[in-house]
Amino acid sequence: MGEALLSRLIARAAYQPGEILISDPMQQRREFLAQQYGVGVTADNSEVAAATEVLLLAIKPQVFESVATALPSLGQNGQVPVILSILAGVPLSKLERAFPGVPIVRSMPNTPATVGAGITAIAPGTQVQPEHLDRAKTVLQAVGDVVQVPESLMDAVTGLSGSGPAYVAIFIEALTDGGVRAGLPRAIAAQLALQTVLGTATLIQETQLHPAELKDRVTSPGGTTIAGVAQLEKAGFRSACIEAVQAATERSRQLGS
Ligand SMILES: NC(=O)C1=CN([C@@H]2O[C@H](COP(=O)(O)OP(=O)(O)OC[C@H]3O[C@@H](n4cnc5c(N)ncnc54)[C@H](OP(=O)(O)O)[C@@H]3O)[C@@H](O)[C@H]2O)C=CC1
Ligand SMILES: O=C(O)[C@@H]1CCC=N1
Repeated sequence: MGEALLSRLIARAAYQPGEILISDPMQQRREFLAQQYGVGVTADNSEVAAATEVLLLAIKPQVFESVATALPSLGQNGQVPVILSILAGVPLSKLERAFPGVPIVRSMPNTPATVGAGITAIAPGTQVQPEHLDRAKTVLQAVGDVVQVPESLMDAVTGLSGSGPAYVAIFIEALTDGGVRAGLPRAIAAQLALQTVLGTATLIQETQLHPAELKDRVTSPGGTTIAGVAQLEKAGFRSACIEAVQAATERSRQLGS
């Protein structure tokens, strides 16, 4: 996810490569990132503590405690950066305990950020002033839309839009398989499935139609669509989507505790 943000930030010239320093423990990754994006790289997390504007935390929640404990205090050069955390589940209270007095914005982006079509929810911590929030938004708006939510909703955001690209990808893959089963060549089925999802999303976005209204417009009485819809309902598609978001939300809560 860190690379998804990085690639778009550079493509949009939100930051120059020379203004970005990335810490990663794997030499191969460091070499790749330096070569691909022209950014500075280091194996020493304490070097990023010298950040002046934004310190993006893009590690896994499971290693947060060990990484945070090993970091020296921030802002030794007199300028305290905003910490922008994308960690699933890790609450502001835990982040603020690890970095006392530092402005922290908890956020949940998603992978469409890579192509500028992301959506990120943010929740500011107790030390965050409007200019800190602006700095965090500058980063996140370069990769898509930004919405602000109360922190209590961040796990639900994680279950929906954070994890959602995986659900949608599975749906596209499954539609493709359906087409293949119905006799279509795979390449044509994949093109039809992808454009159906993309086109439907664009249609809903541009017309502001309620999804149920759009479904009704496609569904001719006694026709093909209602036969397909009936099968989706029988298989519990709607319920599976609801349960998927719920399970991911629960897992986000667990990761932060
Ligand atoms: N994937 C997604 O769609 C989304 C992920 N997130 C959040 O983003 C974060 C990263 O997830 P994701 O990108 O999927 O996972 P990855 O495993 O791909 O990324 C984790 C990164 O952290 C690096 N890393 C591991 N240990 C350390 C360390 N001690 N110090 C510095 N860097 C370290 C890894 O380096 P290396 O690989 O070289 O070991 C890797 O680059 C998580 O907190 C997740 O909750 C949020 C929104 C969406
Ligand atoms: O699967 C995960 O834990 C991360 C958080 C949201 C999307 N991917």
